[in-house]
Amino acid sequence: MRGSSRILNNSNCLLRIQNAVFKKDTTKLSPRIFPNPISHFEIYRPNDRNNHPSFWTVLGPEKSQLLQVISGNYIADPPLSRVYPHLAKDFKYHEIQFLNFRDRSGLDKVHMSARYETYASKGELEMSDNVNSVKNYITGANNYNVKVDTQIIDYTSQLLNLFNLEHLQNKWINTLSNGQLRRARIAKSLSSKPSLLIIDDPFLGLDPRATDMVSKSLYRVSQDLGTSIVLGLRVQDEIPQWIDHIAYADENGLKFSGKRDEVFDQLTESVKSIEGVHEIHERHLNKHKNPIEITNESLRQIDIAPHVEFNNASVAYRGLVIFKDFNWVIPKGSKWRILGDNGTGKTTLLSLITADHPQSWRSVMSINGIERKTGNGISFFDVNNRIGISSPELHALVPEHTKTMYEIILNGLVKDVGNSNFMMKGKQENLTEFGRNVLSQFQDRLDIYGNSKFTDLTITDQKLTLFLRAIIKKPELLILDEAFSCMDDEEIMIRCHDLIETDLKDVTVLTIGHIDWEVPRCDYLLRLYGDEDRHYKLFKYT
Ligand SMILES: Nc1ncnc2c1ncn2[C@@H]1O[C@H](COP(=O)(O)OP(=O)(O)OP(=O)(O)O)[C@@H](O)[C@H]1O
Repeated sequence: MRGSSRILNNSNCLLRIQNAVFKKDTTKLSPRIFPNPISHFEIYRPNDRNNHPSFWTVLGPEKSQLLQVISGNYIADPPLSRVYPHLAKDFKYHEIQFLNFRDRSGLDKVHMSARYETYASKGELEMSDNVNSVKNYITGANNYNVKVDTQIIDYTSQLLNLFNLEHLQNKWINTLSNGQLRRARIAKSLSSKPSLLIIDDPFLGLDPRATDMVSKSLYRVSQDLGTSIVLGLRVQDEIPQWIDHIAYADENGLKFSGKRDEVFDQLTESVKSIEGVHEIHERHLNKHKNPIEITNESLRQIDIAPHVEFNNASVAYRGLVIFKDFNWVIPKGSKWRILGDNGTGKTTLLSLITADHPQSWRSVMSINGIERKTGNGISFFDVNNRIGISSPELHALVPEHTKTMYEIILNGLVKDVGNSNFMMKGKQENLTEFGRNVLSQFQDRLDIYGNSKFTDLTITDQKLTLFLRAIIKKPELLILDEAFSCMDDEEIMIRCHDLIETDLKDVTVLTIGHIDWEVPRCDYLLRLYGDEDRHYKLFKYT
C-alpha cells in the first residue's frame, strides 16, 4: 500500500497486517494459505480525518481467502503480524461481521417443499408474535427470546427501512425470497453495530434496483455508525462509487493494494485477460438480443409440441397474490430466461414445475400434455426423474464436508429420490454415453478436483459440480436458478453455456439470473413485473 511505511494512528486502526503468513492450523505441515507473506495491509475507521483506508473492495481469483484473513480467520504467523488495534482493548466478537452468501447460515436448512409445507402448517402469513419473523431475526430475538429494548427497536426500524424490509417484517424468515433474505442478512449483520463489516459477493442474487439500494444503504449506515466496509467483488462487477481502496488477491497472495485511482494501472494489467474473455462472452450472448413481445397463441402455433403449459394458474399466500390467471406455453426444447425483481415469483414458478409447491397438484399445469393433478398416476418422483436442477436452495443442502465433487455429480443419476437427496450414491456404470461425454468435457477439472470434498472447492467448481449433477442424467427439463452466479472463472462458465447450446439442444431450459452474462443464450424471455395485477409478458429474442 502506498504511503504505508508511516506508522499511522493506532487508535483508529481496525486492522493491521505486517509481514504475515497464514495457515489453517498450527501444525508444522499445514500449508500456507498464500505462498507469499502479506507485507502490509491496513483498515481504518471511516471517521479518521486523515483520509485513511476505510472502504475496500477485494478483487481477484483469491478474494474469498483474503476476506477470510481480514475477518480474523486462519492463524497468523508470527502471531502479532495481524492485529486489530482499535478492537483490542474491549473486543467483542460481534465487532467484526463477516457475511458470505454461499449458504443460508443461521436459518433452517429447508428445501423448497419444506418451506411451503411449514408455511401451510403454520397457517398464517403474518403473525405479529411470530418468533421467527424477519424483525426478530434481525434483532436476534428469535434465537435468544430476549426482550429487546426501545433503542434497539428504533434502530431496527431504521434498518428495516433502509433495506426495504418494512413490509416483510412480520413474515416468517424462511418464506423470504432469495433476494429478500439477503437483504435481511445484511440488516442483521448491522444490528450489532459492528466496527468492521466484510461481505463476500454482497450483491449476489439482488435485482439491479436492490443492488443500488443496498449499496447506498451500506454507505449510509457506515457513515452513521462509523463502520468500515470491505466488499468482495468479481472483476466483472461494478465497484460502488464510495469504495475508495482496492486490494487484489491471486494464488500468490496480496498482489497489490491502495487507493482506487493509484492502483488503476496495476488493476488494468491484472484483469486484462479476464476482461478479454468477458468481452468475447458478452458479444456472443448479445448476438441476438432484440426481444419482441409474443403471445401464448403464437407459441402454440409453432411446429413443436408444448412441453410445459400453465393454465390459469393462481398462487396466493394469505392474500398476497403472486400469480393470477397465469398462462405460459413452453415448447419442447425451448430455452427461456425468467426475469423479474426480487420477490416477483420466479422461484415460486419453478417450485410449481418441480412439484415442491402444493398448488402444483391442482390442475394448474400440464407436462407433455398430461394434466398434473392428484389421482392422475403421476408422483413427485416421476416428475423429478425428468428434471435436472441447480439452485441456491440445493447448494445450501449439499453435505459439503462428506461428499466429493465426483460423488455429488454422480448423485444426479439416482432415480426416484427427487432432486434434493444428496445422500444416495450414483453408480459410475449407470453413466450413459451422454453422461460420459459431458464429464469428458470437464476432465481437466475432474482430474484435479474430482476427489476433493465439496467444501474445499472454489465457488466456480462448486457451481460447476451442481451444474454437472443437474445434466448428467440428460433431463428433459433443466432448471438453472442462479446456477452461474458468483462463478468468477468466466471461462468455465462459457464452457457450461456452450455445452447447453451444443449438447442440450432438445432439452427445455429455464434460467433465472439477474446478471445478463451469467445467463446462457436463450430464445425466449418471460418477464414478471410484480405489480398489483401480477402482469407478465412473453418475448422472443430475434
Ligand atoms: N411459503 C411462503 N409463504 C409466504 N410467502 C411466501 C412463501 N414463499 C414465497 N413467499 C413470498 O412470495 C414472493 C415470491 O417469492 P419467490 O421466492 O418466488 O420470488 P423470486 O422472484 O424468486 O425472488 P428472488 O429474485 O429474490 O429469488 C415473495 O414476496 C416471498 O416473500
